[in-house]
Amino acid sequence: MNAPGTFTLGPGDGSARTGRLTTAHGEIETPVFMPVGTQGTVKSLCPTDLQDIKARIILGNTYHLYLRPGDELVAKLGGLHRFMGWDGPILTDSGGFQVFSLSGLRRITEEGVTFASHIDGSKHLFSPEKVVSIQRNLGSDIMMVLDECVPYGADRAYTEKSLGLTTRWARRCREAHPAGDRGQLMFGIVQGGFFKDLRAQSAEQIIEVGFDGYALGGLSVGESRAEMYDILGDAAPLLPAERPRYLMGVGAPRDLLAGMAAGIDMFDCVLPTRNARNGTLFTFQGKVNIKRAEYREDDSPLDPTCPCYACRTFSRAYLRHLYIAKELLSYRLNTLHNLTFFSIMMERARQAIREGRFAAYRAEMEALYPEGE
Ligand SMILES: Nc1nc2cc3nc(NCCc4ccc(CCO)cc4)[nH]c3cc2c(=O)[nH]1
Ligand SMILES: [Zn+2]
Repeated sequence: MNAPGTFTLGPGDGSARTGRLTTAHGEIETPVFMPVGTQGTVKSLCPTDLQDIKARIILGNTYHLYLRPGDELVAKLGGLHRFMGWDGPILTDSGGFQVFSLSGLRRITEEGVTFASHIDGSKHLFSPEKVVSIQRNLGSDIMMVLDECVPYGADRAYTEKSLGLTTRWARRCREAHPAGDRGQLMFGIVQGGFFKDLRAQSAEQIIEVGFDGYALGGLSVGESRAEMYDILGDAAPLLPAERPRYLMGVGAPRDLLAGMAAGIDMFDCVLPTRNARNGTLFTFQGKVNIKRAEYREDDSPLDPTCPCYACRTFSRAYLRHLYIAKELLSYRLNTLHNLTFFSIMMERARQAIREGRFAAYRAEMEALYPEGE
């Protein structure tokens, strides 16, 4: 097997491309969607379920696992793969975004970001060195650097100042983890808000530090689709073509398609798993809100074209019953289905790119999922 970090490009179609990324826990076909497993579990699923639905790589969160159960404990028990029983690739986000979206009392200094735990209010400091140490303890296959996800609407002065700090933090993360040490990869994160020249400046600085892959941060933070696509189209091509490109926190089906068209290789979003738990299901005939009364006596499968256990075994009436009755099985069946949908959508996208028909595939999927998530 190739060394971790090896990224081999396959056939492309316009700016869309296919590839294969080698990690210490296996190879990943790209473009890929990463299910979110924030606290060391993709909510309601067992690792065997993830294997069954052909999930290849999952996402964990430094912020959450540091606060609970603690990265030192996870390290003592053999690392996150052994702790959660998942032997496939794991990418961990660095905590920057979670600190800003979850914790109270945040202060940013050159040293790092101090915050109060959303669990018990205790005070903590995330420095670049600290978040690297946590991710090394967890044993992540892909570690993300500590960055500041600039809030939507930040002005140019703030955005420019912040990207400078993000670059200095990226450099300190790089220095804290020798390239490829213990097979653990590290991705840099480009910021710059919604200013194209600042995006270019951030990209140039992060690339100069040098990483195994590059992420676009600071998007999917409340902006309109048009704003995200405008920055995406401009910034994605600035990232090295020979390394994986990761669009953080994205997204809905039409956003994944737009990201692939712009040359993005990796995606993560809580949408399929969170929507599963509120009964919003993605099918190849469009979206289904399973709680609707119209499904009360519907004996047909959720999606007759879907190979997942929920669609093979149960009716929409039963899935609706479970949801209305707030039965725990509702979470598991709906999550199995939504992640199967995202997995199949990405597999078909890879095939369409290989066969030079990505534009047609994108149009077909967009017709199913018009504007809005
Ligand atoms: N380190 C780092 N991590 C990030 C994670 C992100 N995640 C997002 N967006 C997720 C937004 C999001 C939140 C919830 C839902 C479900 C709605 O039902 C969908 C999208 N943007 C993000 C930006 C960054 C970033 O700059 N840096
Ligand atoms: Zn299904």
